[in-house]
Formats: sequence, structure tokens, C-alpha cells
Amino acid sequence: MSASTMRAFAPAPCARPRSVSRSTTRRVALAAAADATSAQYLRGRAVADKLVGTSVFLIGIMGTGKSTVGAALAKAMGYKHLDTDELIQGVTKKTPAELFAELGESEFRAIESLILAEVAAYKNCVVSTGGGIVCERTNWMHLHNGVTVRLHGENELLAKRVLADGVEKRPLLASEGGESDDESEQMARVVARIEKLLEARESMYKQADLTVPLGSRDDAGAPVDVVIDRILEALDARVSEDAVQSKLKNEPKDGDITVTDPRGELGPKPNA
Ligand SMILES: Nc1ncnc2c1ncn2[C@@H]1O[C@H](COP(=O)(O)OP(=O)(O)O)[C@@H](O)[C@H]1O
Ligand SMILES: O=C(O)C1=C[C@@H](OP(=O)(O)O)[C@@H](O)[C@H](O)C1
Repeated sequence: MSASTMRAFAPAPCARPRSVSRSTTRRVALAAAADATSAQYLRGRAVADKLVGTSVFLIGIMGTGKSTVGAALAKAMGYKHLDTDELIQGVTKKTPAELFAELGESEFRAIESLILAEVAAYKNCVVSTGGGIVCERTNWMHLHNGVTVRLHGENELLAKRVLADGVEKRPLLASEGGESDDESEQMARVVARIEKLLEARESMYKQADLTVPLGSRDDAGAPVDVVIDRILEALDARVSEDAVQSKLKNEPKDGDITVTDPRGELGPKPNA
């Protein structure tokens, strides 16, 4: 506890009982928050030192907080924060939703891959990625150059968040929210859509070096600060246990790897 917090908690010199004023309560709360923030900052810097510049990529399905947590994590670690969706928007002057509508998903993915290749050139970054970045296998060439941290929460929690944001911001959900005024129906549809996306993507999210859970604090999910503490703790433990600090390992298990011919260009030609 800092000296200022201790002073704030010290009993009043006068013996007469009196209620604590609102400004005192606020000062105490601010001092406590400042202590927590500086503790996180110290921890963040210590983890950053151990990572020796290796970038951190946040992955996970939409609504897990990659953008929100990424910005605060970067601050704690003294890293630069980059957000692939924001960078795409900066370059194209269009939101992901507009790009999906105007060019289609595959063109969006191509742009996303180009942006990822650009950001992967830099060290000392926390990169918040779009939820679908894991789908393009060649993107892993870049993701595996850093430490990948998957944020992982209950589907209901994520659905609640994306519905609060407005589903129109997320083109893969846009058709799931707007057709009904019934909130519980909307919720059920978005949860079902998230489940479906996860089914298709789980084998890729599983490739993450670390998985950080987002529960609980009464089902509303852990606050951002708590998520950052969990990430820092997981990074610290993993880096400490890894003999080679500059590259964390994640051995694939049997059945994890399937190799496909996505464009049908690699096998023998039909009438060759
Ligand atoms: N730990 C958290 N606690 C409460 N709300 C959060 C938390 N993390 C993110 N949010 C909120 O959830 C929504 C989705 O977060 P966002 O960072 O955009 O997720 P993603 O980038 O993974 O899609 C935003 O409205 C954000 O403010
Ligand atoms: O899951 C996906 O395929 C997508 C997630 C979005 O990012 P967030 O995960 O930040 O919402 C955004 O990149 C785009 O709408 C596609």
C-alpha cells in the first residue's frame, strides 16, 4: 500500500465519530486504483523484459475483448498496440462490415492477410486480430512468430457483448440480430451463430500458445484488468518454463494437423 493510501486510511485525529466524506472515499478509491495500475505496469514491464521483444497476438472469437484488452495490455507492457481491423479500416477507409458487403469475405481475408504480414514485421507489439484471422492457414506463419494468446469465454457472455455493441458492426452476425425484436430470440440466434463459427474454427484457436479464460465476476465476465493480470501471469509462467525464451513451443497433437488442397491446384489434373 502506498504512503498516500495509508494516509487516506489513517484514523482521523479527532475522536468525535463522523461519517467519511464522499471526497475522502473517492480519494481512497483513486489511490487504490493507482496502486493496482502501477502493480500491473511493473508486472507488465517484467514480462515484456522476459519476452525480449517477441510480439503478442491476441486471437479468439468476436466479442472476447481482443481490441479492448489489447490496448490496455500494450500499455502495461510498454508495447505498441496494433489492431488489424483498425489498420484495415485505416488503409481501405472502409469498415470490415463495408468490405464484407462490397467485396465479400474472401477479399476481406486477403486484405487481412496483407495487413498481418505488415504488422508481423515489427517486434514489441501487442496485436489485436480479427476473429477470423486464424482461418487462413498461411497467416500462422506470422502468428507463430510471436506468442499467441487466445481469449476464451462463454458463448452467452460473448453474445451479450456483441449484441450490446450492435451486430451490424460484425458482418458475420449481422443477419442474426436484426430480424426479431425479441431479445431472448436474438440472443439465442447469436449464440447459435457463435457456436457454429467455433465449431469450424476450434482446431485453429487450439493452436494458441496460451488460452486465457474470461469468466467470471458474476457471469458478467472478468473485468479488463483481471484479464490482463491473467494474461501476464500465463505469459510469465510459460516464458519461465520454456528453455528457449525467444520462441514458445506448442507441439501439435495427433489429429490436430490436416493438410488440404484448398484451391484444388496441387494434386494430379483430372485428364492429365
Ligand atoms: N473484460 C471485459 N469486461 C467487460 N466488457 C468488455 C471486456 N472486454 C471487452 N468488453 C466489451 O465487449 C465488447 C467487445 O469487445 P472487443 O474488444 O471489441 O472484442 P473483440 O475485439 O474480441 O471483438 C466491447 O463493447 C468491449 O467494451
Ligand atoms: O470472426 C470474424 O471472422 C470477424 C471478426 C471481426 O473482428 P472481431 O473479432 O474483432 O470482432 C472482423 O475482423 C470481421 O468482422 C470478421
